[in-house]
Amino acid sequence: MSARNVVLEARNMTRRFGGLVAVNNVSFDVTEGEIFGLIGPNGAGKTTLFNLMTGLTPPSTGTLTYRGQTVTGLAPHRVAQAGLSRTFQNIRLFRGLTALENVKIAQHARTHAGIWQGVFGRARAEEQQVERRAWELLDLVGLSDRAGESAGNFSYGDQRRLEIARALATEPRVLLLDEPAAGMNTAEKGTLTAFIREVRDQFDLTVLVIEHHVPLVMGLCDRVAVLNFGELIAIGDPVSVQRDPKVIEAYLGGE
Ligand SMILES: Nc1ncnc2c1ncn2[C@@H]1O[C@H](COP(=O)(O)OP(=O)(O)OP(=O)(O)O)[C@@H](O)[C@H]1O
Repeated sequence: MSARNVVLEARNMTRRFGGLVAVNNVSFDVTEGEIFGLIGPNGAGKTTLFNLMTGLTPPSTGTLTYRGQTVTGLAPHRVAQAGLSRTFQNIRLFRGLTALENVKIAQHARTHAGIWQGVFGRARAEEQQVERRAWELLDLVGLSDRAGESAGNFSYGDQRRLEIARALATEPRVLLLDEPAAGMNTAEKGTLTAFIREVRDQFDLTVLVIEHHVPLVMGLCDRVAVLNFGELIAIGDPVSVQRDPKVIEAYLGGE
């Protein structure tokens, strides 16, 4: 892996909320093509760190660069255009729209079809391309036979898959998944590792994943970083991280 390029460099990232330091001076690198896990007890700062990385929350101090370009300070849609796309712990689909519509809307950021084109009609060729691509993405996540159903009717597992299809619609280079297994049943969790790897391989992605389900993280990730009270207390391969006394203490002491 050492021969591969570093694509993300987080440097001294800190976020304070009043007196609380939710993310405290966190630095790490992510290498092209790896699946990088982020774990830690409840309230450790994982989602805040994702929010800092994707422009939802500005850092108090620190920077994130993607292939040498500073992305901290950019608005979320600019971060997405730079190549970083994410899913959310609390699913953010348009529940009243169909699966197909949800994916098509997500592609707008990429096709530059703004509101006026939406009103007056996009170029037909572009519309066909958007439609075709949406079907391909639904097919990839195993939902093409339910393309016309409202997203709100889907199980948690299917909604999470649809969210991934939406995130892929912006043609990211880096995919950030916030608790993809949350709400999934055992069978859905069982297929998630293979699914995420397949998506990584097919789209040539780098993947960051926040996950509470430790066996899933350990089986999925090339490297794992552990946050506790906002601080990065360990980083490395899953086996050594799991054996790290600081990590054991954080989990046993915290939950
Ligand atoms: N907007 C905010 N305002 C104030 N405090 C916040 C805000 N967002 C997060 N926090 C606090 O920052 C800390 C880290 O929260 P965060 O949600 O990042 O943790 P987490 O590791 O993702 O937790 P979980 O595993 O429970 O989702 C918590 O104490 C939380 O209450």
